[in-house]
Amino acid sequence: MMSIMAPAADKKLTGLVAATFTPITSEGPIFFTFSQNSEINLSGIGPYIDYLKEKQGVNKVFVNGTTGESMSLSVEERKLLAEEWCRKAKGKMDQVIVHVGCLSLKDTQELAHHAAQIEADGIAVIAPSFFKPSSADVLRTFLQEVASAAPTLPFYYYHVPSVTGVNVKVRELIEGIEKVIPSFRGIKFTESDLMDLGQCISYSPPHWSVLYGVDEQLLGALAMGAHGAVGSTYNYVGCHVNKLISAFETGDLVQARTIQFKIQELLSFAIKLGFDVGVNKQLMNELSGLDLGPPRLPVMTCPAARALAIKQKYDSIFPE
Ligand SMILES: CC(=O)N[C@H](C=O)[C@@H](O)[C@H](O)[C@H](O)CO
Ligand SMILES: CC(=O)C(=O)O
Repeated sequence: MMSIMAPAADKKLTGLVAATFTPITSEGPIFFTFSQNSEINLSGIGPYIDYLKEKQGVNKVFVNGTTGESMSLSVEERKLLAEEWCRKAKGKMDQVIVHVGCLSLKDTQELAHHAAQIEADGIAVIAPSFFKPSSADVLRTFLQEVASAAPTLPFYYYHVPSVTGVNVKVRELIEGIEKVIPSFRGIKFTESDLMDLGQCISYSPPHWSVLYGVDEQLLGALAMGAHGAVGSTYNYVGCHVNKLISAFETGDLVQARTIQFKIQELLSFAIKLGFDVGVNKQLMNELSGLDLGPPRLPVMTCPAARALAIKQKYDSIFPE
């Protein structure tokens, strides 16, 4: 059995991290775009890990996040998923980060404690978004309460104001944070504010990681000093973005831009068609050949033609 006290691997999180989709059963009647049956499908996780490793060269995952529809899952479902991701990733993935944020502090603490029990490599937490923290100080206190339920696990704040509506400057939030959260190890920064990003990076001690989450403009964040990236599109453009990062690291900005511009072309095409988690998930099904099923309501199942049109765009941008 796994023990709660097992020391968590505390290696700096860098490079590409795929924010995973949650496999859901696609059985049962589907009327129009409404799935009538929506159960998590744990058997989809093993093949998904093999695909990321072999086809995308991605060895790190961020599970039960936005892309994984965590806020539409029950606490019990999130535990089962996190456990299966950790079990199947053993010996295959370098790191599994489990997002544990919920609207309720109690549920968040329960998931944080569970992540330690299953020996996840770290936890991430979004700001609660129904009752929102009124200031950076309040948010820091909320995060401190969560971290205290899993004090041995590397802890990351997941900044995603477009979804949470919580617009605190991250630089303000992290002021002195290690004094109250000794396990604090960094930020997953999903916002286009490169000024706040830069200030976070310049404030960060060497053992923290600042990971960028707007896939459309990763290169700008790398120039600012981001240590890596967490994103939904790395599920299917990870192999190309690995090349973007290598080109950036060797100083080949022409090549890095060429790849970034291709990704921008793909995503601007997708965004014009309406690019939500449902479309993204169906695009992943089409590109990977995996069957991750439909999303769960209120996210709608993507009409097949829409995902196919984006897949065709992908094939024209990235031929072979
Ligand atoms: C709001 C959101 O979920 N952002 C994702 C990661 O944080 C990104 O990976 C986007 O899905 C991606 O940049 C496409 O817009
Ligand atoms: C992109 C990301 O980090 C998420 O889906 O949570």
